[in-house]
Amino acid sequence: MKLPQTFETRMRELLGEEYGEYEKSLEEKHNSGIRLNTLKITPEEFEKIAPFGITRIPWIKNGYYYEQNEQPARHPYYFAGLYYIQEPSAMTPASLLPVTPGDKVLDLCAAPGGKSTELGARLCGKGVLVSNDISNSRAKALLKNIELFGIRNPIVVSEAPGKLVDYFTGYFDKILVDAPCSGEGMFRKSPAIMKNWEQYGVDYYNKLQKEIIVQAAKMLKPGGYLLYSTCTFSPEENEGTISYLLEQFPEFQVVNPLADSSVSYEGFSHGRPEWVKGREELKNCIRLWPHKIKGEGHFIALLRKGDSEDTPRQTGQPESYLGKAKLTKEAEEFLSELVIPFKEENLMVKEDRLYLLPEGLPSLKGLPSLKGLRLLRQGLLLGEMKKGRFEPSQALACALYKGDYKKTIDFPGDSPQAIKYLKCETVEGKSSFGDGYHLITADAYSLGWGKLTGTSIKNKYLPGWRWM
Ligand SMILES: C[S@@+](CC[C@H](N)C(=O)[O-])C[C@H]1O[C@@H](n2cnc3c(N)ncnc32)[C@H](O)[C@@H]1O
Repeated sequence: MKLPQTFETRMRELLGEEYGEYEKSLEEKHNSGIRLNTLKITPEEFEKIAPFGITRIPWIKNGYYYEQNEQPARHPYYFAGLYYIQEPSAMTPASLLPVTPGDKVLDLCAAPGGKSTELGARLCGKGVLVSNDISNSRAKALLKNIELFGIRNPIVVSEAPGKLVDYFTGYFDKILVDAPCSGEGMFRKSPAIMKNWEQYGVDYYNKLQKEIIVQAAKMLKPGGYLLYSTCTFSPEENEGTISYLLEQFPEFQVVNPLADSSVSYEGFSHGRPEWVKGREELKNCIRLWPHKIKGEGHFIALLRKGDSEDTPRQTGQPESYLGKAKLTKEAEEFLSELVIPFKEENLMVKEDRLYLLPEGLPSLKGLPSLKGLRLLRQGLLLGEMKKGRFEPSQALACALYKGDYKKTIDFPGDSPQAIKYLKCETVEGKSSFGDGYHLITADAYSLGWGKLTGTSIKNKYLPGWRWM
């Protein structure tokens, strides 16, 4: 592979004797993987039904390699949100942020959602996941992936990090910053990235990374964890950014993220403080190299915030988001059949759309509490109240996990009917519940809604998501 000359010279200097192995690895095939959605399926369950050949990724509990001739995006299980297609080393950052259900989590550079979907799955619907990306178009792809995964407690926003600080100072328990970077770890998978590298270079991204990480630091609670990651190798963008953060915020400490000994971390390398004349604690950072693991390469730093002077904002919750809006009779009937546990005071109506909000949102600027932010989604969209009827949303269908809803019409996962349904065509089906809305499932995993009349199912699958 022909590398940019300045990059090659630099890597030779940095890697010394190891450079030959690194260079050789670039001639090998890149690795492809899927990461399971643990909200919907366990690794043991998936291994029994996997429709293509998979092998476990040693350091990711719910991650698998698949062969490059497979097409995992062309199976109803993909449309059921059972897995996310992701480069194996890119699975590592979210797996090493110690998220527990109930946490308030921020993913600051989140699109298209490769890390947010895992963080959301680990929250198990409890707490809040705020997923942000400065690019509005990329944030739309992020929203789709969050909804497809069936995450019940999301806020999806598209803002500059500095603006979020006005709302969320000292608010989050855990923050992930998967920073924009020069992408040196992507050269093998997408050689076109080399052009971008030559055009912008390391310094452009490093400046951006420093700006972003400083804003992230302000939004973290004392005692909270911040995970910083990139898919590049340059010392400036990695240990360099972390050194900068440690200088600006002395209350931060770099900690060792590999506390979980049940997973094999063979092939992981430590951070290189000597490359930036930085502190010894930078050794706790992790470097993934394509010549040491079956993955493209990544950098990861986990930091803990100690005590600080920041005063967290008041994070009370308004009594009821419903305000003066009333639920229609049809919406009430539909909600009475839902198994999702929720409190009525967390329901919100906006322009006839009904949302279920995560608990514990900051109440800062009156109702709705996040007014002024470019929000793509606030909570789980349940459906729309139209004259005389309630239309459940695609997001709600995805957030109903196996066995969660009674009125279903199930097709075998590999059947033509499942694919016809996903192509938005009319399909035939039967139900003991009579006519009306049914959840259409593939091997009991939800795909979307259909309205049954006799034996004909009117297709309610979201047209923009259809199988092409
Ligand atoms: C490495 S990508 C994120 C990938 C994502 N975490 C995933 O796993 O799917 C970096 C993202 O940062 C976003 N970005 C660039 N500048 C930003 C900024 N100043 N604030 C927030 N996000 C930014 C880009 O739009 C891009 O989507």
